[in-house]
Amino acid sequence: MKILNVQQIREADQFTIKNEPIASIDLMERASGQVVNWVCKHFSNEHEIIVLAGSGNNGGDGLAIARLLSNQNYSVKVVLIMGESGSDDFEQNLDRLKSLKKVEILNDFNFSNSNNDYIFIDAIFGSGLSRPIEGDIAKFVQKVNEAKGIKLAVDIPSGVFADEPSPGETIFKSDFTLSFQVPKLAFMMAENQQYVGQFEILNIGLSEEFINNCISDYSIYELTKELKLLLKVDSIAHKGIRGRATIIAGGHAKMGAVILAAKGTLHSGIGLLSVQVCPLCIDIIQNQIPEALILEDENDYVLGSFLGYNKQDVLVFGPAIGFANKTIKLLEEILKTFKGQLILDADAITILAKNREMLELLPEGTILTPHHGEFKRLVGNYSNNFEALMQLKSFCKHHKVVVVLKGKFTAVCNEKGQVSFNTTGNQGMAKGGSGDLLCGILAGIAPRVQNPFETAKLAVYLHGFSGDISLKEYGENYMTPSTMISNLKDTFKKVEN
Ligand SMILES: NC(=O)C1=CN([C@@H]2O[C@H](COP(=O)(O)OP(=O)(O)OC[C@H]3O[C@@H](n4cnc5c(N)ncnc54)[C@H](OP(=O)(O)O)[C@@H]3O)[C@@H](O)[C@H]2O)[C@@H](O)CC1
Ligand SMILES: Nc1ncnc2c1ncn2[C@@H]1O[C@H](COP(=O)(O)OP(=O)(O)O)[C@@H](O)[C@H]1O
Ligand SMILES: [K+]
Repeated sequence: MKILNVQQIREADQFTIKNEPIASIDLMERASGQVVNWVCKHFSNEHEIIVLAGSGNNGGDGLAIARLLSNQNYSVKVVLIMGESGSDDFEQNLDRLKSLKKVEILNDFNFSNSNNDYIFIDAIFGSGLSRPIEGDIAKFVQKVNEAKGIKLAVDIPSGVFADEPSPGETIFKSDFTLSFQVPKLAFMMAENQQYVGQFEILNIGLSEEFINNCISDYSIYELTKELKLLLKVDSIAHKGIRGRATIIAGGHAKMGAVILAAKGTLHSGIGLLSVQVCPLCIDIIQNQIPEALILEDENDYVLGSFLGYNKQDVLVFGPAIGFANKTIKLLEEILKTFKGQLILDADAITILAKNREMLELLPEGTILTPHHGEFKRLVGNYSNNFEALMQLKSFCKHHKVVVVLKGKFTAVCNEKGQVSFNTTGNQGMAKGGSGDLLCGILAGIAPRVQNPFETAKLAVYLHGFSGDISLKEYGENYMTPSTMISNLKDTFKKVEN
């Protein structure tokens, strides 16, 4: 699903009005109708509806929504935040609402009586927001934020800028944001979560032709039939064609990371899995993962032996591996010689950040999987996710690599600076070991997907999906990377069918 900027959305709007053709007021009616359908589906008419309307087209939507909900027998009040004059479609909808004579139109609202059954619909500002909210409007928004009730934003929460950081101190805090046609980039920024809540994209019939022709670096990942087919195992398959993966991670007393990654790889369909281990740790792997072949390192406590990996399709290097000189040398050797798909995580990323000349050795198409702390070591500090995004794009373009920047809405970026956001996954995954499992899944599917960007997007999706199943089954506290491994079963079943 493509993410478009405000300018592109306006153009799509105008194109649709001209070419469908449809009058602007009727497009507003269609958009408002979709919001009303959503509300009717999710909330009964026992809820009291308070529509907060600005004077632009977002306010116009609000007034149409008020009328349509009233027609569905909801009790509705409208608060005109900025008076009675506004955009043409706003004024026309105000006339329609007044002639309905069923909806009380107020200039202010007494919040003291509000309770949890109230639904506040924010139609104050939409994509036309041009500056932070201040003065009386800010005071009003603060009162709504403090009031009891369900909060719902039309198109975008008032005060959130769609394409850039939102500098204002006062921003509407929604439980749900019902956005028109395409998601906004701001929804993908973790700092906006508190305002956006859960977002839903409503199809309002803007021209698909126009949207398909829009150029955008940003999209939300969606599983397609073609992607599912990539994971299909041929009925005459043998282990060789399902790929060979080696995991080089952990070290003495740090075997957890290896085990989680290795299980992830095995359960994601790899044909042959090898694990490089210190001699003292061989028993642990053989007990835990009997399927794994052992590559014995000659060092007792750290991993540092170059064992030649030329038969391997994919190599994971880094989780909990530490920073011993021998380990750094091993990574250097691998960067210089390995021809398959390389996946670098955790300590490998920190090694690159501290030994910057090694960054120039990164083979094209390497997948790096930093969380924000690790990514900042690579590119320097940033203060919001929009800045992080710019750094992400320039890093990937410069080094011709794929970076998986992990967090809420993990961003996967390729060497062209195209960014795909993932929407599976949840807060229960914020536990040590989640990232190790992701490395494992990446390695498990890479040989069959055969393209680093597609591999990364799909692995992140599957990882989050198993996290979502774990959340349902075990809850956000109990779930662990290990429960996610067992839930890979349902994840793959779902994808396979
Ligand atoms: N595109 C589509 O496909 C469709 C779009 N639709 C709807 O249209 C919405 C966009 O409408 P819109 O362009 O009229 O902008 P909107 O946000 O309502 O208000 C702008 C007004 O507010 C003012 N203003 C701005 N910031 C301010 C501030 N901080 N404090 C005070 N004032 C401020 C600004 O003033 P100005 O910046 O010009 O000084 C201007 O007067 C969109 O979100 C969606 O809901 C649907 O109906 C159908 C299909
Ligand atoms: N709040 C969250 N919502 C969604 N996904 C999350 C959240 N917190 C963490 N995750 C996911 O969990 C994983 C954590 O990875 P990482 O920090 O590397 O863990 P570790 O190194 O301890 O294994 C990432 O894939 C990240 O996207
Ligand atoms: K709004």
